[in-house]
Amino acid sequence: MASEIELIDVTKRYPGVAAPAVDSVSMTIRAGEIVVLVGPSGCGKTTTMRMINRLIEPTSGRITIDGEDTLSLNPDRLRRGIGYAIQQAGLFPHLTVGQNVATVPGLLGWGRSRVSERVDEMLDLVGLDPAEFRDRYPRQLSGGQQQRVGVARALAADPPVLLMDEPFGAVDPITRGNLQDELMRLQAELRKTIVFVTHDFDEAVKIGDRIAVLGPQSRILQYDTPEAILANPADDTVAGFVGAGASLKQLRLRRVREVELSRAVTARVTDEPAEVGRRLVEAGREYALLLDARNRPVSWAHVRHPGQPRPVGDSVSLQSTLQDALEAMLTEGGAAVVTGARGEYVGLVEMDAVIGTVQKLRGDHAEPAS
Ligand SMILES: Nc1ncnc2c1ncn2[C@@H]1O[C@H](COP(=O)(O)OP(=O)(O)OP(=O)(O)O)[C@@H](O)[C@H]1O
Repeated sequence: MASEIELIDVTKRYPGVAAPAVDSVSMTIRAGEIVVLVGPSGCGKTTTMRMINRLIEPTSGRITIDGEDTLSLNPDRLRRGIGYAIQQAGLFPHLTVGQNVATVPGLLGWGRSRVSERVDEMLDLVGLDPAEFRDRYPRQLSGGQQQRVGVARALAADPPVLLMDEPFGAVDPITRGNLQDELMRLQAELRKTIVFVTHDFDEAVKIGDRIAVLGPQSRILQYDTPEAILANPADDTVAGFVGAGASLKQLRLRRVREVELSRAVTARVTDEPAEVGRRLVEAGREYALLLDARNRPVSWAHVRHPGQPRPVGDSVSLQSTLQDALEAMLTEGGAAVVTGARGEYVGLVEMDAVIGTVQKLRGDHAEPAS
């Protein structure tokens, strides 16, 4: 279950501050999408997000969830229907992990056994063994584990909308990457409407279905898919935010299964080297890929010295990103070998396919001729 959120001319003025913190923002957040609000510090991301669950009251404008005006709802009821996860998890330190996760279901009056089942289900969902973690206190967890509990708590009452304010901001880069992967895995299953605030553009590209790049006072500089923003930033400010290496970043968004694979000349590791050499000459190719009896790639044989094959190093799968494929090409010094679920050879990714993909993305998102 997911909901559409609409912001209509939303403005927030803090008392005693002349300029509005958020100035007349309008945007539609589609049901079931992750929308990332990204922008420099102080531009109004948190203020914009918190107006959705009315932790901050808008000064003017309207916010609707599935067409219903949030200002017409009781704020406590509204907040119980919206999951909220923040940096450093914001767990109650004097409550156990289980009690933390049970907070909203408890407020909603769920029965004890239903709550207890739900707590275990949620801990499982975020990769924490309930038996081990349920009765611990937040201080007995690592930062990444606390963050997972924070997500479990936000999801406990199965809200259609989830607000996440820099939820992975306080953990090391590797844990952060894992938490991002897990959020994407969860979302593939749950399909919530998620509004996610970060100042890290790479995080936005990785997890966002759509990114809103915000300028001062939450002015929307560009609101589009990561692909479109990388291929065609709306202006110099957005381009600056995208940063160097936009084309390389695009390669992270594309999978090997999306490009046309090329075919290697193949032979068995047991084939006579001279025969392999002859086949290469006939095919006008330099290298043959030698496969074992189960079709798994083993080594590369060169046309001039087929008897001294070089082992295949990195290979990639159909699910790998084109960035992984490029990395494999650079280490292998040529095409990247693609293997299937059982490690069998399925094809090659060559440089031309990678270049072609980036060019196509540029073309797809080019400004229409005026
Ligand atoms: N309670 C408040 N009273 C007055 N001004 C505030 C208040 N809260 C925030 N502001 C101001 O409103 C602006 C937007 O703040 P907000 O926290 O929404 O930005 P942000 O983009 O989330 O920043 P960051 O990335 O640093 O968290 C800032 O200039 C901030 O100083």
